[in-house]
Amino acid sequence: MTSPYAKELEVAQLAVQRAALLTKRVFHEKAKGTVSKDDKSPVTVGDFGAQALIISALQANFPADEIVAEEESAQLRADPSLRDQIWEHVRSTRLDDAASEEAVLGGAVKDAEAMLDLIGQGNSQGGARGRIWAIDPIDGTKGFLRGGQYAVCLALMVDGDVKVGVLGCPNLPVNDSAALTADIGANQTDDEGRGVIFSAVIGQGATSRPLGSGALAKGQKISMKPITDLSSASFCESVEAGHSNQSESAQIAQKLGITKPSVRMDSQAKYGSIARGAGDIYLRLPTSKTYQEKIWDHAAGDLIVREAGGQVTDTTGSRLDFSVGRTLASNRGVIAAPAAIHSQVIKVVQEVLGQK
Ligand SMILES: Nc1ncnc2c1ncn2[C@@H]1O[C@H](COP(=O)(O)O)[C@@H](O)[C@H]1OP(=O)(O)O
Ligand SMILES: [Mg+2]
Ligand SMILES: [Mg+2]
Ligand SMILES: [Mg+2]
Repeated sequence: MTSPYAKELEVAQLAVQRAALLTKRVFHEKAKGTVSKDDKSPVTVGDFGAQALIISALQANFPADEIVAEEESAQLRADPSLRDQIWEHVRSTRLDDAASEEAVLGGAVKDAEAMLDLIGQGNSQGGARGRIWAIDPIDGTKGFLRGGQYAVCLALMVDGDVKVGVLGCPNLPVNDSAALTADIGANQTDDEGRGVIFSAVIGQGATSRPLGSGALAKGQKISMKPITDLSSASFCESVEAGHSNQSESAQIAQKLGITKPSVRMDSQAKYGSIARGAGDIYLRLPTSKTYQEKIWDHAAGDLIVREAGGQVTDTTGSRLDFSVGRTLASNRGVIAAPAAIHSQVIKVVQEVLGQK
């Protein structure tokens, strides 16, 4: 008997691998076709192109499933030159493994118009019922533009619960035991020895494997590092001070007895890094009373960390609730840590946030 979600996992991994090939090409281009969205955040040819390729693969395999994706197609319909730049990448990005390209991912997108339609298919409102995929085609677009970390993220939720999660991290070291250092978030590239896919299926553990461009390598099990002594622990957080409160995180770390400075890196690469024991704790502390975290920014990472032996909650200690729409409207911030110390971390988080 094949294991549950085997087909979903295979499609998700290959779809993420192919989308990452596209983002890697754009990463090395000087002009990345960057435009500003209504909320002032950046989006590039890479984000749109990766979203089109992933949705194409999902629709070829699971036509009845809903999709919640970050990007919209409206802006592109009004900008033919940007559309053509994206189409050039979507048209020409193929897996090296031609058999998987056709038989698993369903082959090429027909034309630029079909590509725009695909990008627009990620408009589900989410919710607690049925099969819903969450896509962040480039998470950490600011890191992507700066030359830091970024991730191609895909997760399947069934009735509001994350069942499959895949993160493609082109700029992280392949080696799971490469410890997190402060420079990991800066000046990174996808040279030799870099690029990893993290995956998890509910109840089946978490794995990592080289991202590569050929047939998928066999995965190896990953697990969080057991911590006995918090003074030797490390924690990671966003590079962007506007995404996570970095002075509160420093106070929390100090109270926990953590002596190392935080490792700042963009994207869900943080979840993958602690899941494989390269770091220990991920703190994401709200910077505004109104910002609601998006489900595509957390779904894959949440499952990968939990399947690796971690616990993921918000700052109040509640599990992340992916069943309430496109955002995590019932949660505030994110705290991810090995299960054995998670409650100790939450206690200190509440002491520090409670002082405000
Ligand atoms: N005020 C905010 N608080 C937390 N996260 C934010 C905020 N504004 C944007 N983000 C999101 O944080 C994610 C990146 O996280 P990190 O800093 O850890 O790499 C992006 O998906 C970004 O969304 P967006 O795509 O709208 O820019
Ligand atoms: Mg994101
Ligand atoms: Mg994004
Ligand atoms: Mg974005």
